Amino acid sequence: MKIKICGISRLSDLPVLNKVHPDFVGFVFAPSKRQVSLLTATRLRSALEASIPTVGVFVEEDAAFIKEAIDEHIISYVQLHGRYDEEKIKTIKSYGVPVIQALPYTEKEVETAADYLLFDNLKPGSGEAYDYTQVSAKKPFFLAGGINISNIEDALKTNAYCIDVSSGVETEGIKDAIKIEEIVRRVRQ
Ligand SMILES: O=C(O)c1ccccc1NCC(=O)[C@H](O)[C@H](O)COP(=O)(O)O
Repeated sequence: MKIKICGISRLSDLPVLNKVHPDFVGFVFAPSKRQVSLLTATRLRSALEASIPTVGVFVEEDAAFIKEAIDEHIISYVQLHGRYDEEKIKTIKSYGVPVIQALPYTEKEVETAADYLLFDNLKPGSGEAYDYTQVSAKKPFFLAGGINISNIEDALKTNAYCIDVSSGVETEGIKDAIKIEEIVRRVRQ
């Protein structure tokens, strides 16, 4: 199973990421305590090892803004939260990147042009856990929402393509290098 570390916003988080090499790193462009600007994300992308793919996280963002982040080579995957919009998914795919459609875990798998689904908490990025074992889908999916080292075993029992962690690798709202290293190693055991 793969692992994505989401909500990276500080250059000081990069040494541990370059060391443990998660499968994906996420930048949140939506309003959030983890929100980054295009300029900050450009700096983070430059300091991150080139072979680690970056995911841009957006909530009902204009396609033009998303295209800018792709064209500037800041992100190579697009994660869409909020209202489901098939036309927008097709438009973003035409920019040449895979699209991840986020859904609340309470929803059933949808027919979608997106390449991946992402099942999340009702409040994305809140760190609140739920029963991961009830989630399954035919399409490859990311599993997100309150995953941490204490409940990772349940997440690993699912058929998720990738585990997605943000709050669970933070201490007092700041990314914690020890927690990042610990959870990446556990997923790869
Ligand atoms: O992380 C945020 O603050 C956020 C805000 C708005 C939309 C999406 C957001 N995060 C998306 C993610 O991929 C998170 O990593 C995922 O929801 C898991 O978060 P957590 O429950 O904190 O582990």
